[in-house]
Amino acid sequence: ANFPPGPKWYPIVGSALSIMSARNKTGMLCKAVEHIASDYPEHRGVIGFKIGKDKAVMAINAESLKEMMNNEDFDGRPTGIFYETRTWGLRRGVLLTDEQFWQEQRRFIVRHLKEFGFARKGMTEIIQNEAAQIRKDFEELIALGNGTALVQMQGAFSVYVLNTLWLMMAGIRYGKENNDLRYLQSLLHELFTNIDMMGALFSHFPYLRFVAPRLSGYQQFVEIHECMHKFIGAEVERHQKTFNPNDEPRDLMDVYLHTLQNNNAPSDSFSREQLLAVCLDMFIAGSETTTKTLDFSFLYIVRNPQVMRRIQEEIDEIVGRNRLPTLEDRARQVSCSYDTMLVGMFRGMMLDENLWENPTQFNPERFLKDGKIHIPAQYHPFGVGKHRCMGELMAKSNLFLFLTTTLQSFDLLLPEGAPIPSDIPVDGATPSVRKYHVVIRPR
Ligand code: HEM
Repeated sequence: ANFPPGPKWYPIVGSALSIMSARNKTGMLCKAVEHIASDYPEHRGVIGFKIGKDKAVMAINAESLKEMMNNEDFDGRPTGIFYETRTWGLRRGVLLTDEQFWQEQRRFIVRHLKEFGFARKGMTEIIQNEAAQIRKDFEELIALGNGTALVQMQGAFSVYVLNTLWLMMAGIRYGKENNDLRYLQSLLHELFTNIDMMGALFSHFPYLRFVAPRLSGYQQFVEIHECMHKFIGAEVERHQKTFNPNDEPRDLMDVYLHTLQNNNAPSDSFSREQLLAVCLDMFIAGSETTTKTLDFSFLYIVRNPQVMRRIQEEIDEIVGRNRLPTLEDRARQVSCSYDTMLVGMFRGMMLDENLWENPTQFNPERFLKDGKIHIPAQYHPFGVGKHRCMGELMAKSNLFLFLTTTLQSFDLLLPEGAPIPSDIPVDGATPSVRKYHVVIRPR
């Protein structure tokens, strides 16, 4: 009763075929949903589907999305093999847990990450150093290329972005040539292209994991998670071996291990596997998101060179060229445990034609009013409510410093004769830019 309007359900597949066909037509799940919703003008911001065994209700405009994120009834997170296969068949981590378990873990992580600078001054310094490293690495490439460097931009900042979080999580800074990390990030990228916000083929049709483990995405899902467990597990082990309980903890891993060793964990939600799952979640949440946002920022800038010039003029005016940008410069610049899954479609908020003028046009000036930054009330890319993003401040600091530090010193140009790179994203749980090259040269 009262299930929102949406495409017809057929036995076994539910409405999967309508979604698949709209997705093939539009290229992206969120565009497919938008397309389907236009057939149901009575939808009032929510539409419903059934894919295999999963019922899903999707909030598709700013009003319904905000209501969904603010309503504590919806603070639960889904159950099922997709969510638990990631963590040894158990419900672990912080991204996909709920109730008291999630509250305790979220509180612990935020509180102790702050001891290492998270959302504080220490984090700013870490990000500034990493931005300086980006400049140094580009300069080295330019010197090698006799004045310019050809750089593949998709994912170009992923290691630097991860470093800013991993220094606080695990006390580690990876070099850009670290092959293990590059491999892991490419696996993660592949995974995020093959799943979406509603899950994967094997989660909607669980028996497919036995009859078609590869086709249903199950085998790849398990293999990629095994690689990630191995990579992160090795770091936890190294911490365990080198941690001296009489010394100050070096990072969040130390604090967590210390809590476990001393048997003074606040509750039984703390365990070694939970530490691993938290690291896995932070690794995913902290790198995929910011990296892809930076990727799109640079893509739009390369496609709109006049915007690059405007940004550079502003950097010259406010920062000059004799020092690197700092965050202070920014101020001067302009579960559901029930069976239906509830999915928020941010596209409906971020690209709603009723709320934004020409929503798909790249126009950074839409965030200015009378020469000052003006954030419209409907703009919530980090969510709202209790699950709102933990890393908003970190992500924004990364985006600002990586972008300004790069554009302060370099021009990014399309190689001669190269077509303008497409801004049609590769779909996935988080959409990404397609691979393209730019020539980077000093200004
Ligand atoms: C541009 C970058 C980012 C964007 C757009 C973004 C967006 C979001 C959004 C919309 C949510 C809420 C999801 C929900 O309601 O369930 C979220 C949750 C979360 N984010 Fe981010 N995020 C970004 C960067 C980061 C970073 C850098 C970190 C790491 C520190 C991070 C850690 C998390 C965590 C742990 C959660 C889950 C919170 C919870 O369920 O309690 N995010 N993010």
